Amino acid sequence: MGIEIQGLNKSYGDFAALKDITLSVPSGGLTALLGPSGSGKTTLLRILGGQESPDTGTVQIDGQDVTVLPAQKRNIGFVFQHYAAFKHMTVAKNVAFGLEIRKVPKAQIRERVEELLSLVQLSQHGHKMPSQLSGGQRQRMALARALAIDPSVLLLDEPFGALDAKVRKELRDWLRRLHDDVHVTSVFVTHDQEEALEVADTIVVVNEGIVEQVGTPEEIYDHPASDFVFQFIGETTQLGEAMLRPHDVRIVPEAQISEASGAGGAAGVGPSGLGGSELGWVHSGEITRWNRVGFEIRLEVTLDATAQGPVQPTPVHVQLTRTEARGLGLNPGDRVTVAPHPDAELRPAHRAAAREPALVSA
Ligand SMILES: Nc1ncnc2c1ncn2[C@@H]1O[C@H](COP(=O)(O)OP(=O)(O)OP(=O)(O)O)[C@@H](O)[C@H]1O
Repeated sequence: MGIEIQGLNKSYGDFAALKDITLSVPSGGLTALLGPSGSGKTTLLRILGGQESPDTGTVQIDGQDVTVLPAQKRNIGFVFQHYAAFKHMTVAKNVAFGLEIRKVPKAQIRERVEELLSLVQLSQHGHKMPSQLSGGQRQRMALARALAIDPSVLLLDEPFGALDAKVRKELRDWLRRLHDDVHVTSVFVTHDQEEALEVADTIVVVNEGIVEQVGTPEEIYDHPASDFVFQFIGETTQLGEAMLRPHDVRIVPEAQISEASGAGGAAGVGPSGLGGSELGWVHSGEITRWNRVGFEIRLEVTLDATAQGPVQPTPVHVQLTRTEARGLGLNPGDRVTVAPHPDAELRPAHRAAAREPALVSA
């Protein structure tokens, strides 16, 4: 049944942190609350956890109205960015804590702790003190402790926020795999788009206290419901009057176009074959930056000035794989022609800050 949130409002003084939030969190899924700093993610998570109460609205967990139920009665596991471990207790004791205060029989506790330590790959570390663990291991211990009580919901607030990029990435993959095994309804807060896109089954994009969009990572990335979501999730660039994704810019060396035109304008190569659109029509320019990032090439193309002045003040960002760049025979400094891919999702650049969906077909 998951979590059902209805008409939630929360203000601090006259500042509205959450504005009429209605949301279903699917049972057994891994749901990301994603949004910029100050958008209300933590406030929403704290209301789910019972650390904060809403001004109006209700929260149901698995069909039970928990709006006024105290945190300790909600059967929720928590993992925070800075996990407050009991420093004087071993890792195993930390994991056992929730079970001991619930007076679970000792033999059962021992068995469950072993099972959990194995689940989070810390079986060899149960006897250690938390200070002897790495940051990543400590967050895994936190997760084992949160899962010990068999929670109906697991809430994670930027659980990997304090770790370095490599450990973060490892823990992300690990959380995804763990969740595939455990299937507890989980909600995690992040401001990291990549983290949400990689890990979550469902992403809830929050902005200025409202829900902008709920969807799978693919839906959110490929079909953003608002200009905010379009710009917040993934990179964008401007081409003429259009905003689009850098990998949706098609690029062809000018030399190839003139050759092709000389030979009678081979289909798909000439400017018309580039598939321009009303908004982002074909432009000429020069590759002024060339960066390799992993298997990708990220380019900047500075568009030619016209008699009326510069076409646009900022360079166009283009993203392609190394294989594509090689196939096109592109090199730094080349003169090129750029246009939107025919399937690209384009949005008018001047409306970038507007909230209403503004889909324009290419
Ligand atoms: N106890 C409080 N008193 C006053 N204002 C608060 C309080 N808690 C949160 N706020 C305000 O509510 C807004 C939302 O805060 P919240 O912590 O939910 O944002 P967030 O999206 O989690 O941001 P971050 O990613 O920076 O943690 C912020 O503007 C914050 O300053």
